[in-house]
This record gives sequence, C-alpha cells and structure tokens, in this order.
Amino acid sequence: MAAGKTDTGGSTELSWRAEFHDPALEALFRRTMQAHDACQMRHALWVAAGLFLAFSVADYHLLGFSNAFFVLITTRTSVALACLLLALALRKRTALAQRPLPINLICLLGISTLLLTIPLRPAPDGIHLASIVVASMALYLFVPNRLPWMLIWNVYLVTGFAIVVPLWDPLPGGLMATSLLLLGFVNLLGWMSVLRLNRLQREQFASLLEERAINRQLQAEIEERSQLEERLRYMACTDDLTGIANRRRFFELAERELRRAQRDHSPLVLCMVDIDLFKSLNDRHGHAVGDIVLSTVAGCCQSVLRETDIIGRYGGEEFVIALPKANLYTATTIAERLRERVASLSLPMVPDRHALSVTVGISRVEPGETRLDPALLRADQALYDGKARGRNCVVVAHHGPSLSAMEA
Ligand SMILES: Nc1nc2c(ncn2[C@@H]2O[C@H](COP(=O)(O)OP(=O)(O)OP(=O)(O)O)[C@@H](O)[C@H]2O)c(=O)[nH]1
Repeated sequence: MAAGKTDTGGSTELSWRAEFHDPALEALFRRTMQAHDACQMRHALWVAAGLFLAFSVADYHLLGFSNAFFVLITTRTSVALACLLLALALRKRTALAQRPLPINLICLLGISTLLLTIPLRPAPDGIHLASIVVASMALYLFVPNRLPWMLIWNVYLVTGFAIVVPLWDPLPGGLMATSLLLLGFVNLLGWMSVLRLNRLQREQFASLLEERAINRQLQAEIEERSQLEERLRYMACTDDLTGIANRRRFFELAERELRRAQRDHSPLVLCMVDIDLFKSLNDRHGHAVGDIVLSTVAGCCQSVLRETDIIGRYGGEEFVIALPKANLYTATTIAERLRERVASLSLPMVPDRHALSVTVGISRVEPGETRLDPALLRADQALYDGKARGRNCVVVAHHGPSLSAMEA
C-alpha cells in the first residue's frame, strides 16, 4: 500500500504484521473494529465450545466410561465453559476481544486439551493431524489482530504434536516428516491469509479516513462559500453605514408590497424623511459626526416602525419608508412620532441640543397606480413644501379636500 497520511498527520504505513506503524492510528482502527471483532470472536467461541463438547460423544464411543474418557470430558467441558463465559462476557464488554489475557487462556486450555487427546484417545494417524490442522487455521482466522500471539500458540501446537506423537503413537519416519511439513505449510498459509486480511482491512480503513477528511474539507468549503454568499447578499441589499435596506432592496420590497396592496385593495403609504440642515452639521462637526447622525436617525426611524414596514436609504441624508396597510392618518401619526424622537435626540458629539430635526413628506399610493414613482414624487414634493415652511415638520401631499398639510 502506498504510504499516505491521515488528516491528523498520522502515517498509514503498515508494519511487518500488516498493522499501522502509527500507534494512535492502530488504536483508532482497533477501537473502530472493536464491536465487529467482539461479534466475530463470540461466534467463534460458541462454535469452539460446541465442537469441544460434541467430540465428547466420539470419546465415549471410542473409550466408554474409562478413566481416559473422564479426563477428556473434564478438560473438554472446562474449555467449553471457558469459551462460553468469554462469549457471554464479550456481549457486555466488547473491549475484551482486544485483551490478550482471556483469549490466551482459552488458547492454552484448548490446545492442551487437543494435545491430550493424542495419548488418551486412540485414533487413526490422520485424525490427530487433521484436528491439529483445523485448530491451527482456526487460531489464525478467528482471533483478530493477535498475529504474533497466534504464531506463538501455533508453535506450541506443532511442537506439542511433534513431541507427543512420537512418545504415544509413533508414526513411520516419512509420515511424521510429511505431517510436520504439512503443518508448516498450514502455518505459512494461515500467516499469509491473516497478513492479507490485516492489510486489506487497514487499507480500507485508511481510505475511509481519507474520504472522511476530504468530505470534511468539502463541507468546510461549502460552509465558507455559503457564508460568503450570505455576506454578499447582505452587502448587495444593505446600506453599509446605517445597516438598513439600500435603495435597490427598498424598491424590491416596496414593489412587492405595492402588488399585494393592489391585489388586496389595501392602502400603501410612502414617506420621504430628510435630515434638516445636514450640510451645515457636516461642515460644522465633520463627516464622521455626520455619519453617526445618519445611522442614529436610521435607528430612530426603525424604532417607530412595525415589523411589516419597510425602510431604506434613498440617498445622502434622505430615507424612504413604505407603510403597508396604513392610511394617511396612521402614517402621519408615525411620522410625527419619528419627528419628535429625532428632535429630542441628544448626541454628545452634537453640542447644540436642538440641532437635529427631520422633515417628512407623506403620500399614499392611489388606487390604479401600478408604480411607486408617482407617490414618491408627491411625497418628495410634500417634503420640499415642509422644507419651505421652515423644516422640522410632517407634510402630507395634497390628495383631496379632506387632508391638508400638517405641521408640527
Ligand atoms: N456624513 C455624511 N454626509 C453625507 C452623506 N451623504 C450625503 N451627505 C451630505 O449630506 C448633505 C446634504 O445636504 P443638502 O442636500 O444640501 O441638504 P441639507 O443641508 O440637509 O439642507 P436641507 O435638506 O435643506 O435641510 C451634503 O453635505 C452631503 O455631503 C453620508 O453618507 N455621510
């Protein structure tokens, strides 16, 4: 496997036993596989317990109720019980699958019992060899991630076989050599299979980690882009200085309200708000103070409006407000409240307490008007009327005999 790096910087290089060189990565792999390993080992232990007990039936047929039978059934039952206990314990504590002690104890008991059958139970030559071969493969394949330990137990198994067989049931020289060669080959096969399995599992795990890292990176990029988009959208719609809608956004929202008003035959009123003598304020106190006054007045406007009302910066020191479902009387009340609030403002950077005031021009959208421009023009005209009348006032554009200019 080509050596790579995980996103945490760990190397995915494998050791001679096909485990990760990086101990942290190996520990992570084992933790990830823990439940799976425990499940696999539990099944193997159930099968092993069943097999050990099942062979007692064969022992009985071969030995009857002899001493040898009782020794064998005792050891077989001990192994089976140990297997069952560990299988039950693994159900609750999956971490036991990766602890060497319990499984090593069972290996010791199981292999010793298997070797004990050679002197205690007479059987044709091939039967003992076959059970050793099966046990050897089982050790390699069913005990996960314990390759060096399983090699040690296999050495015990083969060495035991090589010692016990000549002592109790000697084989012809050629047959013994063939058996040992066969066992050597079985070990090689088991070893290679486990190496291959370990390598495949870890390669898959490393790819999974890599994939997750790429996904996380993509997720972060997507989030960054959507934040950027959100920011751009905000910037495209908002006036930088005051934080209220810019002119483009105001028209977008107000035109939507106009269509709704036409549909529902409900009123829509527009107000133009202009800060009085702003040029002289700018000249006297500087542009920076002018900016603060602009955003303070914008805040005042917002404070007198309902959530459904729309406010935007029309340009310079002029604001525009759309009041859906409001008649001229309501609009005038709101504008008066705004005018009073601005007049009562006391800003530390503007020493003259009465310096701040606004003039408001008001006009309603007449039935049948499909654009905002005519009403805006009338509100603007009313605003200039207000300026001509001395400022700091609210003026309603002439709509009919019932409504005349209203001054503060
Ligand atoms: N500080 C600041 N000043 C601005 C901004 N936009 C426009 N202005 C200033 O606003 C002032 C507008 O002044 P005018 O249109 O002459 O009107 P005014 O002085 O308010 O007089 P009246 O409207 O007749 O009461 C100009 O001096 C502009 O430079 C801004 O974003 N910040």
